[in-house]
Amino acid sequence: MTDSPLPPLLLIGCGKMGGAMLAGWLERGLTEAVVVEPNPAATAAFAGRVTVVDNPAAIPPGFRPAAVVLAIKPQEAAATLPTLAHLVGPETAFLSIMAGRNVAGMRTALGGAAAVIRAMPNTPAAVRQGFTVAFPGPGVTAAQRGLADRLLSAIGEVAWVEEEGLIDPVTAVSGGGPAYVFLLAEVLEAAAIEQGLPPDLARRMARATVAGSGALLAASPEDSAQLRKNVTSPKGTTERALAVLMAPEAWPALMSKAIAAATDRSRELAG
Ligand SMILES: NC(=O)C1=CN([C@@H]2O[C@H](COP(=O)(O)OP(=O)(O)OC[C@H]3O[C@@H](n4cnc5c(N)ncnc54)[C@H](OP(=O)(O)O)[C@@H]3O)[C@@H](O)[C@H]2O)C=CC1
Ligand SMILES: O=C(O)[C@@H]1CCC=N1
Repeated sequence: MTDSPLPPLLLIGCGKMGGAMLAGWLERGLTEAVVVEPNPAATAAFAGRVTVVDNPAAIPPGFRPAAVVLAIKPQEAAATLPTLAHLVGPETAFLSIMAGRNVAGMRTALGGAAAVIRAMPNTPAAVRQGFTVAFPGPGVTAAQRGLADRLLSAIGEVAWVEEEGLIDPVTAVSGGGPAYVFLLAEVLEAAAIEQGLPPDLARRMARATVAGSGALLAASPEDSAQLRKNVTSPKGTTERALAVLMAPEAWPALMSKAIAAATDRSRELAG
């Protein structure tokens, strides 16, 4: 069975995440979209394929999207959402990927009755390997949830939760997670240089090691702990490194503290 074509969409904010999602939807056959984005460089790659306007007042009158996707920074929400209130209606779902902003706050800013889905994707969306967790707010119909699922599936895997509070730790773990992995590549490269390896080789090694390990993790049925054990020869070199990294005050404690800090920040951005 083939999917029906994607319905008309309105994208608010076409930066790193909005642009990655739009590219995924165009690959899935999106034919009608209006994009609100003040920065012309951000939409250059989509020229001729979507209608671009630089502010909500310029959205073509009469344009009735099936979904309005909110991909602006959380700090822009208070000023921008009220300008979209005229689009609220039974035919239109709002899909937000803004960190922290909660459904109740968005509904209030939109005038009270909007069907709002709150989702948290991540940047591997740019290569269609993202992971998104979504929460359906009050009044979201099965069809609107189905549309959101299709839109988010265009950029990777999707999971749904029925408790909105879970989106805050999701934001900390998978939303921000790619940054921690890229930091690993950075510090691995720096440590390699410290041990005398040429910078170019250090860079290639660090990138390939992180990327190759991710590909192995994705392809293997084994869990991550077993894949780690597969590298760790008894009385070998990796064992020495892991004794440092896995000390209780090292990575286990640091990661727990980091995720708690990011979760708290997501809660602070509520409203
Ligand atoms: N980056 C990430 O890893 C993730 C981000 N998110 C969430 O996605 C959202 C966007 O993040 P990200 O893509 O990184 O940010 P970006 O800054 O890359 O994108 C936001 C875009 O929106 C534009 N913009 C600013 N004001 C408006 C407005 N009023 N109307 C329309 N567009 C506007 C910005 O233009 P200009 O640059 O000129 O201000 C920019 O191009 C955030 O809410 C973030 O929390 C969610 C998951 C992961
Ligand atoms: O750092 C942030 O706030 C956003 C949300 C998750 C990833 N980037």
